[in-house]
Amino acid sequence: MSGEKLKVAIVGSTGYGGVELIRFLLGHPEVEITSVISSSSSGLPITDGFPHLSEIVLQNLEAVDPQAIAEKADVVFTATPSGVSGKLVPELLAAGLKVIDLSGDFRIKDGAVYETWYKHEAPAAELLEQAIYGLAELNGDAVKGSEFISNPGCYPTATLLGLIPALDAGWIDPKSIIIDAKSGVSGAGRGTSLMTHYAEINENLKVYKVNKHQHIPEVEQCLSQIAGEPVTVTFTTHLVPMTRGIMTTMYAGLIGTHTEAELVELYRHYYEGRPFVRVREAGKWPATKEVFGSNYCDIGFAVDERTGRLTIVSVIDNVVKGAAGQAIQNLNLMMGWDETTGLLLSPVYP
Ligand SMILES: NC(=O)C1=CN([C@@H]2O[C@H](COP(=O)(O)OP(=O)(O)OC[C@H]3O[C@@H](n4cnc5c(N)ncnc54)[C@H](OP(=O)(O)O)[C@@H]3O)[C@@H](O)[C@H]2O)C=CC1
Ligand SMILES: CC(=O)N[C@@H](CCC(=O)OP(=O)(O)O)C(=O)O
Repeated sequence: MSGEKLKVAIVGSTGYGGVELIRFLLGHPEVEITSVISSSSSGLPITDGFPHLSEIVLQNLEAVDPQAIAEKADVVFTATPSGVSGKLVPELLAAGLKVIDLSGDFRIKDGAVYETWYKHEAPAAELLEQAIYGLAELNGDAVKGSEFISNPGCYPTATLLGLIPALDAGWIDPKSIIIDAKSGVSGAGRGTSLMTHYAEINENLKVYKVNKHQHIPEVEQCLSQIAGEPVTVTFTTHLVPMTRGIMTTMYAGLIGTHTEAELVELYRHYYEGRPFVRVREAGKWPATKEVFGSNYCDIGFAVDERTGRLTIVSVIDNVVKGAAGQAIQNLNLMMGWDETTGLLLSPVYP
């Protein structure tokens, strides 16, 4: 590979987020993957766990050693669990690396709020302050030229992209927001558990973490900034027997009278120049399969004149726009490249 390419490393490359980073970065024209890193399998070929990468990724997994990573790479993605990232990222930053972290550890600006929901000790306040919340469509300008990105959560990405334009315009009542969210099982990572065991989730639909989900404060933090007042939401998550995909169905009371055509215009205007958000025509609903394997977020809505409520539906692929794809979108913005570089894959269909 050319020596002019940006050198990147991936910690957590044996997880679903990490291996999806590898898939997209292999096709990225400006990037070279210098290290794939694992805390449990260093020295082994990555193809032991992921035979689909045979003859494609030739490197062996390397140990987690911030200095050694910094000697080979300029940027590191940490696709590591919450609690792990919080301890590792400060060492990677101290070693001089730019960091894009996929975990929830640096998204919540108030450490006490983080500790309430995540049940871990919060990272140092100055690091929480330094981390740029990388919802690219909202904070793209702040991401440009930054050195440390906290990539948004999967559910918050779908939720926030669906709600922000209407909230920002003052067209919905911030006190009325209800979010009904559903995810495929890859959202829970590669580790096995009874929750995602085939016999437990196949032909089943489960509700979980009701009023306790760790993404609630992330959604509320961002919506509060947009609304200019504290916003609380009802946010309920469900596990669906599919591999990838998130659908969030959101309900809010409309302020004033707005037609579906006006909403389409509002959303298309808000996301003008943001290539990964696709707003459906009035009356057309997106489905998870229509974004599968891609970095798109598709949004549709309907106005219920009878109840005065707006229904918004937003879909993403949790592993792409909800994790690895958005992380690469942030890398592109960070480096001053076109934000679509390496990401313009069509969804896999059917
Ligand atoms: N899956 C998804 O849809 C999304 C995931 N995320 C977030 O991205 C992160 C990764 O998620 P995902 O890939 O699904 O999770 P996985 O459980 O699939 O992978 C986690 C990875 O972290 C590595 N790891 C575990 N402990 C350590 C440690 N102490 N030091 C270094 N590496 C460690 C594991 O590999 P090894 O044991 O080999 O080191 C593994 O590769 C998480 O924070 C998750 O919340 C965010 C949005 C969506
Ligand atoms: C289906 C499923 O289990 N999804 C996970 C998403 C976890 C995640 O992405 O965690 P952080 O963003 O907080 O790091 C969950 O609901 O907890």
